[in-house]
Amino acid sequence: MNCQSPIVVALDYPTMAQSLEMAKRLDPSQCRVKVGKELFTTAGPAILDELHKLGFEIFLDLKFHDIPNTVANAVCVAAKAGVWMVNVHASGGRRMMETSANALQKLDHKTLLIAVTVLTSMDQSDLIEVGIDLTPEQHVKRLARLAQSSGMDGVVCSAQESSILSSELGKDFVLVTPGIRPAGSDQGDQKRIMTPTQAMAAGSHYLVMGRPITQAADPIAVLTQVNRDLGVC
Ligand SMILES: O=c1ccn([C@@H]2O[C@H](COP(=O)(O)O)[C@@H](O)[C@H]2O)c(=O)[nH]1
Repeated sequence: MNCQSPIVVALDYPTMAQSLEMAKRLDPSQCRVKVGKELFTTAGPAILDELHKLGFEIFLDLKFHDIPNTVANAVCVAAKAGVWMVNVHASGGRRMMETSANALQKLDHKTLLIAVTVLTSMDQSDLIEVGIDLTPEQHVKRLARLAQSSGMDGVVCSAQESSILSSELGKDFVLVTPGIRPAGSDQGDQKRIMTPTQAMAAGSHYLVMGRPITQAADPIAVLTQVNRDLGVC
């Protein structure tokens, strides 16, 4: 299913049953879905088959971060499972990203490989605590340049950095932005946020939305409204 919407719904649930209950209410022509650490840890690779059977394109958000050989092999397993997108941590370095990109190229699968820059839950004080004396924007730019020159298709960043990355790295470099909060919704643990409309205007390609949809009284109404506001679907 080729979805016109930029929305990727984060299926962050503690059981396969709960995630499938939500997935069955969603329409694969109106959003993609994301399988992250919580769901994958409880459900395993079987969840990918179930979501594929429902017609969804899947972002497998496991943020691999390990030695080059281990990450490259994990990325290839994900690609062979048919996921639409998979990610690694850019801070794993050039060799880790290049080895993964090269391994993926040898496969027939057209999986997008992207790198996480600075988690959207982090602000400058969090960076200082882990020894990085840069603003989030400076560190995101540094990691995104490294990711691009290491063969990544794009990065995960906050929408607050989309505009600068889009002009510096080009419009084809895929920008996937979590930390999306419709006006008035709870920020939760996210620090660098933007509304869906602001994020698209800033140059984001895909908007990851979890709790504002999944914890809403009427998740489908929220998704439908966001798609309407964005002029898609
Ligand atoms: O920098 C990052 C990278 C990944 N995420 C993931 O996106 C969703 C966001 O969920 P919300 O409920 O909309 O906050 C979640 O699965 C994270 O693991 C991120 O938030 N930031």
